[in-house]
Amino acid sequence: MNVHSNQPVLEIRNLSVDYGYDDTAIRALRGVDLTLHAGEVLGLAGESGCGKSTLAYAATRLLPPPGLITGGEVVFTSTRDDRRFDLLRADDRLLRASRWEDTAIVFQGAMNSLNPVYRIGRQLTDAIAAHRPRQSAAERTARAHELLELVGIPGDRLRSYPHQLSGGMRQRVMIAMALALEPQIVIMDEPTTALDVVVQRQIIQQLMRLRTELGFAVVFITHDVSLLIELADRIAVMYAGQIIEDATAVEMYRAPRHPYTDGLLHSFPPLHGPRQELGGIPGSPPDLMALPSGCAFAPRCRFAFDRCRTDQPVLTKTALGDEEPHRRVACLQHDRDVTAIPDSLMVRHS
Ligand SMILES: Nc1ncnc2c1ncn2[C@@H]1O[C@H](COP(=O)(O)OP(=O)(O)OP(=O)(O)O)[C@@H](O)[C@H]1O
Repeated sequence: MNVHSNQPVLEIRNLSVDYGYDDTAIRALRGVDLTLHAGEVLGLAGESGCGKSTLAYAATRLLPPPGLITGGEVVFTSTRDDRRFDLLRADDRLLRASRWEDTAIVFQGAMNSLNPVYRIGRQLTDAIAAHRPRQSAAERTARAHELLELVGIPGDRLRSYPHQLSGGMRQRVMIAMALALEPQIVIMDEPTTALDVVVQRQIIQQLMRLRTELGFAVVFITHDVSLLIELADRIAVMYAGQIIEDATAVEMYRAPRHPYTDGLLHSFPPLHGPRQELGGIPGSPPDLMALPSGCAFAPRCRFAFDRCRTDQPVLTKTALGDEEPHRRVACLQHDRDVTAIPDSLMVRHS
């Protein structure tokens, strides 16, 4: 890990998304700021419904109706040439050219999106042909063969139909397809949740090997923070449509700063070490149509004090500032101007 540079490849700024209009709109994303660096593995975590998929779809302009991007920008900066543009303002031609070439997504349940009536080889070569029209059929087949082997499937499986492959193999085919054009960013939305744990682990390990070999950046979306602690360089935690903590995986593991992150970490069994009772987080996420004033997590937070119920915390450096320069957190407990530090979580976890 930590093979990434400091060069931003995707800068999401103040991104907001509603589902629906007017007073009935669901505020699914509220001013999200997030930067993905070249070659980095960025984990996106949070309970169901906090906006992880919405963020991935909005940032790639694949958000289906009634989703509506109401503000923000998503700037892609190529690490291979001098292209730099805002995806939200790109025209169709630019978007089509950029999709798969610059950014590829493996969706939730992607393995079921293979066409059952075509052989795997045809589906891979068709995907390549759409972007590499000048390549010969033989070159495309050779590339499809190479891609299958890259994800651990024997090349002669090009002749198989999807139903002749296991779920794990079909998901590997989808990963091969995502890598076909050597994108700079691969977004994985719960890529392996439908598979059994052993297969999940094999696929993820392989993906991480490929990432080291090929150097693409990964956004990995999952409920499972323990998994992210293992494989991500950095983790962003979402709650009610906002990023509430953004830190390196090591920092997050050693000392989660936001009480929600702390709860999430204790909602999953540790992968190693002795068994322990899971704490979890009491209550459930707020209704996105009727968000509480102040911090959206306050009603569930055992550390909440009066100002948490009136003031919205801003995602910013913690009071420890320079000691953890890569961390940002949205919690008044960590705001030097608001709280006396000695009583805060900071001390509890440091
Ligand atoms: N098509 C839609 N119409 C209305 N609301 C939607 C739609 N899709 C998502 N939402 C709402 O937007 C919010 C964010 O959903 P999203 O799927 O992005 O969350 P998520 O964190 O990815 O959840 P999961 O882990 O379950 O996939 C949720 O409250 C959800 O109910």
